[in-house]
This record gives sequence, C-alpha cells and structure tokens, in this order.
Amino acid sequence: MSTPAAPPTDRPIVLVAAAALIDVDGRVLICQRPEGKSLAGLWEFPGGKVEKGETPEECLIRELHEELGITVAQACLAPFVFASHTYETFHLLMPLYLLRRWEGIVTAREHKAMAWVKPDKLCDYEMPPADIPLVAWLRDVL
Ligand SMILES: Nc1nc2c([nH]c(=O)n2[C@H]2C[C@H](O)[C@@H](COP(=O)(O)OP(=O)(O)OP(=O)(O)O)O2)c(=O)[nH]1
Ligand SMILES: [Mg+2]
Repeated sequence: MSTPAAPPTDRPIVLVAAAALIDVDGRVLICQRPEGKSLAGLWEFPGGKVEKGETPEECLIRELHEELGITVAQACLAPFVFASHTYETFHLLMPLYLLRRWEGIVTAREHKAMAWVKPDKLCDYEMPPADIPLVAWLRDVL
C-alpha cells in the first residue's frame, strides 16, 4: 500500500549554494554566522541564497567574493552532495561544492569568525541541522 501524500504546504523551497573550501592539509573552512541573522552563532559552509536569474555556481562565486574576498573559477567548483532539510518556515535545498583552488586570501568579511578544521573535528562545532549529513560525507571522502 502506498503512503498517503502529505498535505500541501506553502513552505517555499529555498535554494542556497555552499562550498567546502579545503586547504593543502585537508582542513575544511567553516564560518560562524553573525548575530542578528537566523541560526546566529552556528558554524556553516560559506555561501548564500541563489538570486533570481543566477545559477548556483554564479551565486557561489558571488557569495565567496562577498563573504571571503576570494576569486573562484567555475571550473574549480566540484559538485559534491546536497542538503535537503525542512525548517519551520522553508525547505532548504543546498548543493555543497568542494573547492581546493581560489585566488586571494580567505578573510571573514561578513561572518563572526572562521576556522580551518580537520574533517573528524567538525563535530566539535555546532552546525545547522541541515549540515549534519554533509559533515559525515566530508569525513568519509576527505
Ligand atoms: N550558507 C549556508 N547557509 C546554510 C547552511 N546550512 C543552513 O542551514 N543554511 C541556511 C541558513 C540560511 O537560512 C540559509 C542561507 O542564508 P543566508 O542568510 O546565509 O543567505 P545569504 O548569504 O544570501 O545572506 P542574506 O543576503 O540573505 O542575508 O541557509 C550552510 O552550511 N551554509
Ligand atoms: Mg551567506
């Protein structure tokens, strides 16, 4: 017997593009969300909401420049895994790309703090619930 369909909701699907920057020692960059924003204080992968008319890759190149001050070539963005998570007011769909090459010095321009973390230590940082499965994938692959 098939499961009855869930009743429709008006919860929008929000598309967010994010990147796991990986340094030469295999550490991953996470950034702490600033006060005054949703999920403040939690550690996330840099990135942001895909705007109208943008591809996820264009969005990510823009966001990484705004948030970290780096220049990224589209060819260096390697699609990895995605998060699909229901929050109270929206459903998050978030592709995560791996990124090992960029130009410029990574600087926390909009975040409260940033950290380069070995994959097996990411669990020491509180991250949004949507990110938990992504951390497991990174631990397996890196
Ligand atoms: N960037 C990012 N966002 C995440 C992660 N995990 C997670 O649940 N989110 C959520 C938090 C937010 O609801 C949404 C991203 O929105 P945001 O506020 O950072 O978007 P943005 O950078 O475009 O900023 P804004 O212009 O809307 O202020 O996705 C993550 O690892 N990285
Ligand atoms: Mg952002």
